[in-house]
Amino acid sequence: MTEHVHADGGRSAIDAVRISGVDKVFETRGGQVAALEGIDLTVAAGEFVSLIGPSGCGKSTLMRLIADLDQPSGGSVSVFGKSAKDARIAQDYGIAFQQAGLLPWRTVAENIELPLSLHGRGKIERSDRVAELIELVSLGDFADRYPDQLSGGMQQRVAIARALAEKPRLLLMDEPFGALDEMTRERMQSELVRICAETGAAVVFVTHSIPEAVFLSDRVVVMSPRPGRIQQVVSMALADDRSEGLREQHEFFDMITAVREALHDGSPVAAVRGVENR
Ligand SMILES: Nc1ncnc2c1ncn2[C@@H]1O[C@H](COP(=O)(O)OP(=O)(O)OP(=O)(O)O)[C@@H](O)[C@H]1O
Repeated sequence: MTEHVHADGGRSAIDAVRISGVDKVFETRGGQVAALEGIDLTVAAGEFVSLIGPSGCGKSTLMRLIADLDQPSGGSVSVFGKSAKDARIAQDYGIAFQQAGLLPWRTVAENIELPLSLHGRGKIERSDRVAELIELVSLGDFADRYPDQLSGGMQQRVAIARALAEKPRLLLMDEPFGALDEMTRERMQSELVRICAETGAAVVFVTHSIPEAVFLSDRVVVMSPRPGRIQQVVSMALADDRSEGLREQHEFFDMITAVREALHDGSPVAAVRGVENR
């Protein structure tokens, strides 16, 4: 079992995610599609890592492999030292993916409550936690509504609250804020920073937004066009305190430039398809 030594006095913890030599080839009617090639990536406990890269470079595929929703063609994936399958069965992480994936016959409150019920939490604990989470995602007036009565962005907020319900040690988030308006998006980013600081959760986060990746991450993993490979890993030389003021500071813009240049393999050129500069 691999251990990661932390800066905090040498305390070690099991890595949240370990991806070694992972390839993924899809068999399609038109032949083979090489989606990922030779991916090596370790996410330490408590670390926030974003994946960014052009459309189709395999970001979602990599997330699906970590979540055991698909299997690699080669290499291995482990989550907290377990196989991806065992970690899924043990529900070691919370998931918030692009499609909110809510159960249409359950209300907002009942959707958020689901992981708590599955883990056998008591009734009072469940209702307290659901109330807290609904407040967190500002859906207080919508607790008894059904998903089809909500906007896409509101559905996404329900999915995020559900992912956070059990205060997981790991969150897998695939463009969770993509459907939100800019103000809500920035507020949710700050909430996520706060939640991670409070719970010590590790996060693997897919985004198309460079500033979002920079604001949230300890490291940004820049992927190359298909077949997806890791082109560069950029460590965010920023203060741990990710308060709103950071968005105005020159270090923030320096990091945005560093990630943008990594996407262009060192040359400061125009936009990459599928990556936003905002
Ligand atoms: N089930 C599948 N069958 C065949 N090909 C697939 C399958 N899933 C993904 N692919 C292909 O694998 C490649 C990577 O897809 P993936 O969705 O992981 O990219 P992505 O980086 O998340 O893209 P985007 O940024 O547009 O969401 C693409 O070429 C896609 O067409």
